[in-house]
Amino acid sequence: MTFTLPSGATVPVPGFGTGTKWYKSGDPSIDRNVVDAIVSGLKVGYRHIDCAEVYGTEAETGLAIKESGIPRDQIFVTGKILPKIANPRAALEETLKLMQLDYLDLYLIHAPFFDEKSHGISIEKAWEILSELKGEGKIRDIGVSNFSVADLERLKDAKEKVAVNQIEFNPYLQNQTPGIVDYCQKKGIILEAYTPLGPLVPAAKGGPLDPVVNKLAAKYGRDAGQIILKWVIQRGIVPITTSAKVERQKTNLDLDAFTLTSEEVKEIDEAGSKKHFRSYWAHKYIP
Ligand SMILES: NC(=O)C1=CN([C@@H]2O[C@H](COP(=O)(O)OP(=O)(O)OC[C@H]3O[C@@H](n4cnc5c(N)ncnc54)[C@H](O)[C@@H]3O)[C@@H](O)[C@H]2O)C=CC1
Ligand SMILES: O=CCc1c[nH]c2ccccc12
Repeated sequence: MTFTLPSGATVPVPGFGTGTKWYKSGDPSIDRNVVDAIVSGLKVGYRHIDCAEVYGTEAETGLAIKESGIPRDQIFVTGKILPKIANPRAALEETLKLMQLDYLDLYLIHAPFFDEKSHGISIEKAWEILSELKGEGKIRDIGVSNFSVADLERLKDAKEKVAVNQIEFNPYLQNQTPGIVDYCQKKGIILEAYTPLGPLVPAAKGGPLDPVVNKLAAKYGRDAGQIILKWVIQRGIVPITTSAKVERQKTNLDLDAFTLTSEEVKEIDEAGSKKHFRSYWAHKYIP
């Protein structure tokens, strides 16, 4: 399955995240462990790095890209803006400087939880400025993250189309907000799934998904993570995972040699629908 953006660029699947485990916002020192983990990810074959201003890992990401020796144009780099949304041009310049890059492949508004009052800018105005930056060639595609249908509707008449909406998505959270997957897929907005392996964390284990995933893992000779990631891809969504462990980096990437049947995809849909599990932003959304 390929995922093509309005610029014509293809999104490599899965993406390699630099948030969650390594979040160190406000600390400018270089974390060598993070650089090494990203270099390892690139060396085992990831070509899509997901970063954000708020993670504090932009410098590590840039350094890892340099150290990997992989040409810049072979790596798809995503950045995200927030909280420095009041001045998107300055935020992007800082991000590019920290990453030692002259363009981003994808730049996302990290969340819709801001307005004129809280951050000095509206979603519509921020989008207009991101569109200008895209026109100047500093960003290849622009998108959003954590947006609901109502948030996306605010941009429906904008000149630049929303290319991507990155949301939390897993079998226990098939609708981050009501109707979001159908809406994005009908409008041609590429969905990316963060925390796709949420059902495997101890807080979510023991639910109705486990027997289905374990059965399919045995059938295909794969692990539970691979089954869930393949399900995400077959639902037409780009998964993004994070791991410092080279073995897990490899297994999470090794998804091409098997395909779930449409009945198996449905079986995961149905088992997953019996439980709700969300890792992020629970206070912002109705369950
Ligand atoms: N746009 C947004 O608001 C957000 C974006 N992100 C991005 O998405 C990336 C991925 O997010 P994660 O939460 O790290 O997703 P993930 O799905 O890789 O990890 C979720 C949990 O599953 C565990 N795990 C991973 N592989 C496993 C396996 N094979 N078996 C058992 N457990 C496993 C991890 O240790 C982690 O606790 C982040 O690094 C960041 O780049 C993450 C959170 C929010
Ligand atoms: O990407 C991870 C979620 C996250 C953690 N802190 C912030 C601040 C602003 C937007 C998203 C996030």
